[in-house]
Amino acid sequence: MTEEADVVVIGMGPGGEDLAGRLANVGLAVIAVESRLVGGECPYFACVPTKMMVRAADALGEARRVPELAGQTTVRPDWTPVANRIRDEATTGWNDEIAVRRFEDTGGRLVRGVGRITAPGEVTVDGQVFRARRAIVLNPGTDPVVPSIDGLADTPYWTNRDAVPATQAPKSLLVLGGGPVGLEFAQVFARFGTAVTVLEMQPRLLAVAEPEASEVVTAALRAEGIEAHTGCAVNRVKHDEQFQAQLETGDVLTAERLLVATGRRTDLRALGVAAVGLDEGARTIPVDDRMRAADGVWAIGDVTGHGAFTHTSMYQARIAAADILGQGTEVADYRAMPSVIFTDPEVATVGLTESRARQRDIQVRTATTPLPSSTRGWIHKVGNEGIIKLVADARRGVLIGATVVAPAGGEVLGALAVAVHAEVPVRRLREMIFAYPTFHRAIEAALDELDA
Ligand SMILES: Cc1cc2nc3c(=O)[nH]c(=O)nc-3n(C[C@H](O)[C@H](O)[C@H](O)COP(=O)(O)OP(=O)(O)OC[C@H]3O[C@@H](n4cnc5c(N)ncnc54)[C@H](O)[C@@H]3O)c2cc1C
Ligand SMILES: NC(=O)c1ccc[n+]([C@@H]2O[C@H](COP(=O)([O-])OP(=O)(O)OC[C@H]3O[C@@H](n4cnc5c(N)ncnc54)[C@H](O)[C@@H]3O)[C@@H](O)[C@H]2O)c1
Repeated sequence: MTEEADVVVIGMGPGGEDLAGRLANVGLAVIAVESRLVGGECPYFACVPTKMMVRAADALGEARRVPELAGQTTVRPDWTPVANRIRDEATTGWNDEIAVRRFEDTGGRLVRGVGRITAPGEVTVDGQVFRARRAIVLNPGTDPVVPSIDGLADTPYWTNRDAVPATQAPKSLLVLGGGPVGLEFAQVFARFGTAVTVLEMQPRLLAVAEPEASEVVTAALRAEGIEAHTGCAVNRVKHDEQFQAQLETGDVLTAERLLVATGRRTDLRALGVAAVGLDEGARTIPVDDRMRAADGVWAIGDVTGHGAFTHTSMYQARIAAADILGQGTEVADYRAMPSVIFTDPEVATVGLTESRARQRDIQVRTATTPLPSSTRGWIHKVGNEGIIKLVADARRGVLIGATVVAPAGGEVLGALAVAVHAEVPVRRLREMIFAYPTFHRAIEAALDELDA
């Protein structure tokens, strides 16, 4: 029997959940299809539990800084409170009952299973056909990429979905991939006593960040005892009692666990996008500035390729929901897309990096100021590593990008995100009063540098 609704949502990630609830709340008949957990990757295997890990690891990191500032401490890390907090507070035992109830209370209907577009306006879940009168919305998210390294597939490697539920910190860990996922986990486990080695194939860690940011973070991680190999290819992986990773150089590294953190992938073929004329071999679904992907089809979240962040997914959900309701006045504008990598120091970015700006033939001016020599950085002392880098469009006299590497760098970024978003003229920023002695006051030094 075919069932009809106004809107069928495939995938209840942060954006899908938000959009489905918004539309059901205003009286549309909404069917949401979810194959795993309502809420998606973020609350169960990504942002939320990993930031609980980071919070705990940062407490250990700060405690270890006490001898340089305030006397003596003895730090004996214990993973149990972290594992318990993730199980009980973050994920309620990887159970989505609360999220399901929240959605059903809006009047929406949840269907468990894998959804596939089988014709325009038609979604099939385990043989049951649903017709969407107004919209199909795709929010399928991504899965971890597992590189085709000889032997790897036959080993009990971890991805983020295994590392988050870990009940103890491993004795040793090889991390494949030096991007945000790899580095956040690397530092967390290292601070809990795990001997961590990061293997990154690009010439530097955080290869898409500003090189100055990579440099500071790499030095900070190495200073904590994390081994980082860059420009490094793994040829073969074996597992008996331990993991063994053979590098191109012939060296063999061993560890109790191996975490694959080499990026994310989509499977558009499985989603059946060809049925609505979309390229099923593509890596992302192209959308216009109202998230329209095809006639009667909207896509939101990681799958659109506009930044794999929860805030992207939720931003796009708001715009798509308004468009579906015919009330869309807002169009997507990604110029001031922020992101924060929660290492210590945090790496916070908004807008364009210098190299991205140059690729666009913008007349670029940049300025970089070191944080340790700012008043607050000097007072902070141990743990004060960082920089602020500004990227300006010299012709227009506005900032188009910024990177903050600092303790609480994500919070410092707020001011610069406003500047990029609202295109505040640089000369107007120069007239601001920056509170003394804050980390964000270093923005003033960077602006001075930009003027010089
Ligand atoms: C370890 C880690 C840490 C991260 N930390 C942060 C962070 O601190 N801040 C941040 O902003 N971002 C972070 N991210 C990224 C963030 O998790 C994602 O950007 C976010 O989850 C948004 O994804 P999404 O909305 O595209 O969908 P997802 O959250 O991936 O959810 C998609 C849902 O769709 C379901 N689904 C897929 N296909 C189908 C189908 N055919 N039928 C039915 N259901 C389907 C899936 O089961 C899933 O539940 C992190 C990612 C990782 C891996
Ligand atoms: N705090 C945050 O906002 C946050 C945190 C984690 C993840 N995320 C999001 O999740 C997405 C995925 O993150 P990620 O770190 O998995 O992916 P990524 O693509 O950002 O980084 C993966 C890294 O692995 C390297 N790599 C790939 N294959 C390799 C191999 N065979 N050997 C060694 N290195 C290899 C790549 O060169 C790259 O540097 C990111 O795009 C990010 O937006 C966000």
